[in-house]
Amino acid sequence: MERPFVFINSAMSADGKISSFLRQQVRISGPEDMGRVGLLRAESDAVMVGVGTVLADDPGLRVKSPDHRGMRSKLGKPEDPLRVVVDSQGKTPPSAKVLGDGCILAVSRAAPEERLRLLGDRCEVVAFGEERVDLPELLSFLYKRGVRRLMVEGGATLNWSLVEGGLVDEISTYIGPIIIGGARAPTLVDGPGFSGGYPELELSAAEALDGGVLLRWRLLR
Ligand SMILES: NC(=O)c1ccc[n+]([C@@H]2O[C@H](COP(=O)([O-])OP(=O)(O)OC[C@H]3O[C@@H](n4cnc5c(N)ncnc54)[C@H](O)[C@@H]3O)[C@@H](O)[C@H]2O)c1
Ligand SMILES: Nc1nc(=O)c(N)c(NC[C@H](O)[C@H](O)[C@H](O)COP(=O)(O)O)[nH]1
Repeated sequence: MERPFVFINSAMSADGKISSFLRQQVRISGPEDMGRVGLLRAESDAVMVGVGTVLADDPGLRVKSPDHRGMRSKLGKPEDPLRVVVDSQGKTPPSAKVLGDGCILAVSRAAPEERLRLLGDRCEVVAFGEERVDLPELLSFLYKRGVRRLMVEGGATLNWSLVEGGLVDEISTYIGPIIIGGARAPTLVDGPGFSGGYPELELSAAEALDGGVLLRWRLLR
């Protein structure tokens, strides 16, 4: 199957949490890391999140800096990368900031008709899989739409499904100088977890940033 290069970018606390036990957003990154996230978006053809992240954070997922916008237009790319939401049941609120032109809502064939009608006015809605979004099918669809570089901005459940499916090439984690705690607080990769055959990583970069550390890992097959 042909698919884009897939990388996860996430910020986590020193204890590995990406938000609090209330699933509310916690500002982990400082300005330098947020600038880096902006550049990563600008360099990507599409940015993807799970609906849990839309419900918790209401991200816009657009390129904000005029320099980054200029960089894209020089390369003949649209102002913003495509925005993709993985949302099997169509639970994204019609007021979500991510919606609008350039947004693809990936649903399953089990998504309720009335949700699809409501959301169909706000973005392109495409179904993959029966009960749950079939991620390999979605990635192959994005590849056919010209997406070669896909940035995944979480959350914990989508990260799990992608890693478990062997669909991730690289993971960048910014580890910030903060402790969030909580056995039920989301971590970088949640889901049921592995009990063997743990995916192995190779460290490709490490640098001090914003009082924390940025790590880049390559997934080994
Ligand atoms: N610190 C960070 O960098 C960062 C980044 C993003 C999100 N977050 C946090 O993560 C939390 C959200 O994570 P989450 O795990 O609740 O939600 P998520 O964003 O991972 O979305 C998961 C949902 O996507 C849907 N889905 C559809 N098909 C799927 C599939 N094949 N595999 C997996 N999911 C599929 C399901 O409804 C599932 O519940 C929030 O608290 C948010 O603040 C933190
Ligand atoms: N890199 C990063 N550092 C953090 O400290 C943090 N809490 C997030 N969380 C990811 C989350 O989904 C954010 O809400 C979007 O990065 C916001 O995206 P917008 O600015 O709305 O486009 N991401």
